[in-house]
Amino acid sequence: MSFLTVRALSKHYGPVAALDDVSLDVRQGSRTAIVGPSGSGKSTLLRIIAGFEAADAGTVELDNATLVDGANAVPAHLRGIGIVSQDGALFPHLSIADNIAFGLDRRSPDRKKRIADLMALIGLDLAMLERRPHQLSGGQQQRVALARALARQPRLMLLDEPFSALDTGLREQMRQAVTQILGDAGITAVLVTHDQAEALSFADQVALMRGGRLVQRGTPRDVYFHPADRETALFLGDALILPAKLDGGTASTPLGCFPVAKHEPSGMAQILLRPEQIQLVPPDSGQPQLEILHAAFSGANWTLQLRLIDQPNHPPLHLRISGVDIPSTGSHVGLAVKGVAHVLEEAEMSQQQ
Ligand SMILES: Nc1ncnc2c1ncn2[C@@H]1O[C@H](COP(=O)(O)OP(=O)(O)OP(=O)(O)O)[C@@H](O)[C@H]1O
Repeated sequence: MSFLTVRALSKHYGPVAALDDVSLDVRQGSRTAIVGPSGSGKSTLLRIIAGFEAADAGTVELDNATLVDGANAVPAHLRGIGIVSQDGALFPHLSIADNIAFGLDRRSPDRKKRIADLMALIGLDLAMLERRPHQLSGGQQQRVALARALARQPRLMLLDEPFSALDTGLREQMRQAVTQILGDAGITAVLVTHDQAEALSFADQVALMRGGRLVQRGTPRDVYFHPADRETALFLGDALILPAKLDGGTASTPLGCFPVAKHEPSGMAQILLRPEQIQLVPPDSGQPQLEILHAAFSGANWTLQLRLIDQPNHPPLHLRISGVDIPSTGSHVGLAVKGVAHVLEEAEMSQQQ
């Protein structure tokens, strides 16, 4: 059953449709990531749910109570919703203790204990309580922002790119910590991010936005391996997209024959392969041969530029794969595929990446 229910939400800024008929269901205790390119409407959706922005039309319900019905809206401070933004937005003139306590009742006898409990929850030393925000690192400040939002015991936590100002290592660490904290507290969370890896690893539901519309939602595996269209596929990660002739569960492509789901109808289509499905194999495997034109090393991955040997007019292919033993430039290789290739809906016959 849906805990947060968004129905037919629309919002225009002059001629710009920031949100166009967006509907979304979020289960209680779950984590949803709203992902999409810049300007796709993610923050507008979050701000309307939070109560910082008015909708033109549509409804938002939380736990069966109506928060938004067209232009009628419950004020933000009465919604029981916590929000953590990109910069944490801590009060610079207040100590860490006072920042966290901002959401607590001043007269509450267990105020000190609540602050200490929240500090323990976010993994910060009590010695930091008297510091000001600028005396903490970026990651520590984000933890305090989370504690301040948790202090109000929100029914729903909205996270608006909360990790984007942090560097890669810390970002991963914070994401895991926040996921754990929210999970332990059983708080329903909605994260807005333009980082697809963050969305896929944080959420149990991913909602993909483009041009003010919600174009797909599903589990991380669903949206990644079965994207609704080419744009979604490429937004969510690297992909090799190839023209194919489908017949009886096999796709014949310029790179060879690969399996697709048996129920796929015969005919011309485009298929999608994720890099993790692709293996370089020795060139005598019966598949078309490729020549490695260039191999660029970038740590965990290699980006290969490949040429189809018996199709000189075919544009070069780009493939990012991991591995320690990449054949050298000039070598000939074949491709093998693990699992099935995904068939994209569009019939358009353009080529790769
Ligand atoms: N206050 C505003 N006035 C006018 N236009 C706005 C306003 N807020 C947002 N927009 C426009 O609405 C569209 C959606 O913006 P929004 O901030 O929701 O996108 P976003 O997906 O969150 O982008 P980003 O990832 O860059 O933050 C954009 O075209 C943006 O320019």
